[in-house]
Amino acid sequence: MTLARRLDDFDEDDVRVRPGRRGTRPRTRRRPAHEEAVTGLVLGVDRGRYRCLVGDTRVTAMRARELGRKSVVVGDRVSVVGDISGEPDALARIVRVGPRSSALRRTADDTDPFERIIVANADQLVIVTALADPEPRPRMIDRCLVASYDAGMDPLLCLTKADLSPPDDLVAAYAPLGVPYVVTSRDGPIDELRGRLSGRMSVLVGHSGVGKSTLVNALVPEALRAVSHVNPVTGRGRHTSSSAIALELPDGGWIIDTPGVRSFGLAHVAPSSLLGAFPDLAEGAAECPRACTHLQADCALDAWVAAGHADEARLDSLRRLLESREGESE
Ligand SMILES: Nc1nc2c(ncn2[C@@H]2O[C@H](COP(=O)(O)OP(=O)(O)OP(=O)(O)O)[C@@H](O)[C@H]2O)c(=O)[nH]1
Ligand SMILES: [Zn+2]
Repeated sequence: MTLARRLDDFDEDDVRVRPGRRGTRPRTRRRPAHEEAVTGLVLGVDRGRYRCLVGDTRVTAMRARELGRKSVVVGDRVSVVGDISGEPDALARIVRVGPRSSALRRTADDTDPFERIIVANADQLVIVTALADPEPRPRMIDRCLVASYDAGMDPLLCLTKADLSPPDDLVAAYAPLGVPYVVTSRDGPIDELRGRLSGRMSVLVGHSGVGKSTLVNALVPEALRAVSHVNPVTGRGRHTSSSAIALELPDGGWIIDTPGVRSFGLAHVAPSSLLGAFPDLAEGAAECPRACTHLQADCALDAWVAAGHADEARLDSLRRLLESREGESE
């Protein structure tokens, strides 16, 4: 466990306040109403400090003790009290976390055995894949698709480096899933991508070298400094931070860059939740044995497809995604 990780995990809640002498306090503390609280959007998290956008002001906040063990992540809508001046030393407090419309989990790893939510409330997952250099990794794409369906986010394939290799094969492979895609190339236009991102909150994921930073720089010109020098959210160099960061798009909307996030936690994803992304198959699954994995021999979906109710390629895709949940992440 690295020091950075430990500092990350250390927050207000770890400071246990000793209870007063018996009888001096009511057993149940009354939660303050915080009527003066204002709403903020969490843009970045760094060592127990939360960068929040409150109105037009960027405010640094810490967790209030009353949050208990509830996590606060990038994309969360939070209630903030205290010093929201945005002055360099000002520190506000997050007293409430709003309900989440979506939650993206990263995978458990050696340093942390728990799958943790890394981004909340995003509505689109942009899977950045190079068409060459590095070669596309279909398994990685499949896992990202599962993560997006499970998180309640729309997937978007962003195929980069089309100047090196044509997109046709990859596009054909994902056609049965109906996943929307955009194609980019060196110094080519990114208007289509811009259009897809406009007004939405999108998370960008991709392996090292696929051109994610290049895209982020093109989309958010101010981020250029962020990548090569200092991160505007954390104030530190990019390499020292592996947490997600929200960047505002000039035309409205947000992109959330996830440096260091290589894969997603999929162990909790039930077949039924994935089936939700396949409405044409979901009805046929009513005939399946109880707790069907849809990978087993007596799965009713084969008959459903044989009867012409759905396309075989769709069932193949569903099964490929179900299988991609298994095993190690890449
Ligand atoms: N030919 C070609 N090269 C590209 C394209 N986009 C990015 N590159 C190059 O690919 C390399 C990697 O790009 P980055 O933007 O740093 O990739 P990244 O995904 O952010 O990688 P990390 O920073 O390691 O996470 C750089 O040399 C880019 O110049 C493209 O569309 N075509
Ligand atoms: Zn089944």
